[in-house]
Amino acid sequence: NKILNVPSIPWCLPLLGNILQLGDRPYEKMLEWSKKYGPIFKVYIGSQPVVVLNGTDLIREALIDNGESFAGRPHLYMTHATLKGKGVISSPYNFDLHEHKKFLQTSLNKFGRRRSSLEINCLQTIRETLDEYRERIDDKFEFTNNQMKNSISKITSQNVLTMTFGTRMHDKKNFSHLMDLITENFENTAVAAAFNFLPITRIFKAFILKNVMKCSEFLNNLISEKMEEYNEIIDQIDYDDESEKFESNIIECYLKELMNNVCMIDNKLSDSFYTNRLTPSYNNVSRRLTEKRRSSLTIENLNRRKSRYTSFSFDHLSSVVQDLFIAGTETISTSLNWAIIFAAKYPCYQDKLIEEIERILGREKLPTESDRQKCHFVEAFLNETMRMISSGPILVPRSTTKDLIFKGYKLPENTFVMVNIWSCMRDPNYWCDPSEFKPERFIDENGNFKGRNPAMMPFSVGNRACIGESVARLQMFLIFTSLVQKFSFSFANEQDSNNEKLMRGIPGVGLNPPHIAIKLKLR
Ligand code: HEM
Repeated sequence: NKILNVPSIPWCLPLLGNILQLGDRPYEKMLEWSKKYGPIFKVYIGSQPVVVLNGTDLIREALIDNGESFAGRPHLYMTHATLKGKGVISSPYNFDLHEHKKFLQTSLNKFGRRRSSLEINCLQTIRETLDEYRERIDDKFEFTNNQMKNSISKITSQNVLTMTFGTRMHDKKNFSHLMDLITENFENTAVAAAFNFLPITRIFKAFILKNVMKCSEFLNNLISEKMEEYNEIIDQIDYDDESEKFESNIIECYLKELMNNVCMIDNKLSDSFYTNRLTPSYNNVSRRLTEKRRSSLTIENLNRRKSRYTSFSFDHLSSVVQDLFIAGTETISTSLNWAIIFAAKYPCYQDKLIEEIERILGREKLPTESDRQKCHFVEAFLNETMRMISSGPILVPRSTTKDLIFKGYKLPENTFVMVNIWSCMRDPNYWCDPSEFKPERFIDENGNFKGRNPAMMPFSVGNRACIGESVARLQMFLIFTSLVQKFSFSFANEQDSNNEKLMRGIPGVGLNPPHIAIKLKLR
């Protein structure tokens, strides 16, 4: 054990380490331990030593001031089996990651900006959802939190589909199959976390891997259909054209960069050829596109074609698309599901929400991005929801990218690090009454939204921060405002409202809302 002088938790069990003490809410236990042992300490999860970071000041110092040193991802057993360290989320901190984050950030900004395809698509799906609710509404119209989350996930998944493929999925059966696969993928990821720490659990690997692969195969088939379309139009593409022609979705943008990527001709060409994605159609079409690119290159255009991204490959493309579905659907629907639960729990805040929404939008007009700056209380309410539940209370695992001395402790390269972001959202140095739900903490004396608090980092900060923050915030605003404008929410079972244990949620990959029923009433 080379993590030399970081304080440890006094005792741990052989094989299990501190797993039993950490329990099913490790972020709460870590916060408790930080008060006793200091903000940085070491635990054993199984036989894996893990350095835990707590508290706003320490976490900001690590993720911002020492951003590069803490920007690695440990080699996680399952994600490496499926994503192979490609794409973004599970990628080690390297040049490929840097290029892919830059590319995605630019693309998401493009599709997420005002009156964009994202907004138009999102509003269209919201309209359909509202109609569906209206059709079912009667005095007993209740939703379990799972049904509520599923119906919001449908909106967020159609949004990711539009940004990625340029169109929603209209076939209901196919779409509901995709939704099931995404949910299963999430559940399996939680189970697969054990593979990293308890090697014995790897006897289930084949079973879990088969399930996870179903989702990636489904997505690969969708990508290969899109690549076939691209193959048809490829002769019309002028790579010197700087306009956004043939760039109406992420796949098109990616392929345009990839096909223009002359730096890959020699040694790296094999990389784009090589795919191990277990989908024959994906492999076939990527092979054909690679051939086409090779034959289209001449001495003249070789010099003209400038490559902006040199690391792009078909393997990366497949992982990037999976990343978007993993990171961009359930995260938003979980946060919104919580927002609805808080609206039901606090009718006084629900009244304030509706007062603001009616004042700014009236009863009929659906919200748009430009209304966001005016809806200060809605913004405050959504931020307070994210603060309270911090849907990923511990960040995606990090690792150190080099040997370093941090706060006097020696951390060698590849130290496994867990960042307890929950401790920032509950940090009494930055929040008054941190465990109380108080949206007004985000409102200044003039009634305007004030977002700036260094401890508020639901999307993380620094080199591995979320790239979907702006599209996530836009969708949250559009969906939540539309729902509150049309319906009031209350607990179907009134006792649930005072059940503090229920309100702590159910831990999983994120912090899931409790199993309760919500009653909807048309306003
Ligand atoms: C409410 C919604 C969301 C929340 C709370 C959220 C939060 C986070 C957090 C905490 C991380 C981990 C960063 C770290 O390790 O420091 C992350 C990473 C990431 N998120 Fe999000 N996210 C949301 C929505 C989205 C959306 C909509 C997208 C894309 C469409 C997205 C794409 C990503 C990607 C690609 C990463 C990996 C970044 C990296 O490894 O460098 N997220 N997100």
